[in-house]
Amino acid sequence: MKLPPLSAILADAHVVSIPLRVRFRGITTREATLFRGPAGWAEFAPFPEYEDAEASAWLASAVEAAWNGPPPARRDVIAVNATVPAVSAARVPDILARFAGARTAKVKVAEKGQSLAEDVARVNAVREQIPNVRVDANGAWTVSDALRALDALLQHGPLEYVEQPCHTVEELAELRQRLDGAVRVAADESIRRADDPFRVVEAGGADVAVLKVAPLGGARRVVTIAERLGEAGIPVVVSSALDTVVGISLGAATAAALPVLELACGLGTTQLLADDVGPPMEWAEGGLRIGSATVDELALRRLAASEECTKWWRERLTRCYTVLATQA
Ligand SMILES: O=C(O)CCC(=O)C1=CC=C[C@@H](O)[C@@H]1C(=O)O
Ligand SMILES: [Mg+2]
Repeated sequence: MKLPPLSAILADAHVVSIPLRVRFRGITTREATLFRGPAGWAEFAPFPEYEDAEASAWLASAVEAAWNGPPPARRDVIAVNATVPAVSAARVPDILARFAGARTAKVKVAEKGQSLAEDVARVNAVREQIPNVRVDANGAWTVSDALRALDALLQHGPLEYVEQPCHTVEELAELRQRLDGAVRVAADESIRRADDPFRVVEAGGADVAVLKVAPLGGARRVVTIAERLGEAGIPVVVSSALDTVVGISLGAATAAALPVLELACGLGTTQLLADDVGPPMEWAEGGLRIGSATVDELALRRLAASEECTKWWRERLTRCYTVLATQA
């Protein structure tokens, strides 16, 4: 799409800093820039450590959403998984209470400083309430670690899939071969952080694809990627990047636009935030009803980031804009 002027993006940009209820992927607050275009609100929130080249895809996604809106919907409710951070087994009921009616749970495993026994205990505590469990190791295991951990986890029940068990595409392909169908392998980072989102599937490293809208450059690109993966027999899961309600509504709209959607999506993460920029999306018995997010001016003020943080995000957005303008 044609880029709007930078001044139009920055004119109504608000930087927020939202506390998390529980530590997740090593962070305890989520920072995001919200801005508004003719089609509504959008969110620019690449994780702080990402370089501008990678972060610019998140800006492309936000600009497309704010200026063009979401692609046409084919369904109005999206099944969503509960997301369980790497908490102790004792805290699991507390986390699951926020996902009433969810029929699938995704459990973080392989957290630095924790043991396999803790992973097994957490996954088993989840299984007591939600039998359909997937796990996400965020690439932390070697192939042999993964084989050992999955063997232990599978002793107590099945897994829907294991997400990004190892870091590289080559490791994922080797693991998948050695697992020989014992459990499906899903790719997340190997898609969203790769130059070529299809490489992991072509290399035999994935049975399932996790697609995140902002890192992949926007809703329309995700629909196109999902269509091609579907032709190759790979089901997709649309997942959040720990978004505010604005990013989640775009994720849900994207999932709603896919020709086929068989698996629950990872779009329940506003439950992990202690506050949000607007009212939550309607939770319909284990799923989200699609709809555009409204942003509350009072919340923008309540959650406003410090002056220094705001300056950092506006400069980052400006640099990412330059990356996109150079590509155009
Ligand atoms: O998939 C879900 O259930 C929620 C989203 C989620 O887990 C993630 C969101 C953002 C960053 C990631 O570390 C994490 C993931 O790896 O999938
Ligand atoms: Mg993941």
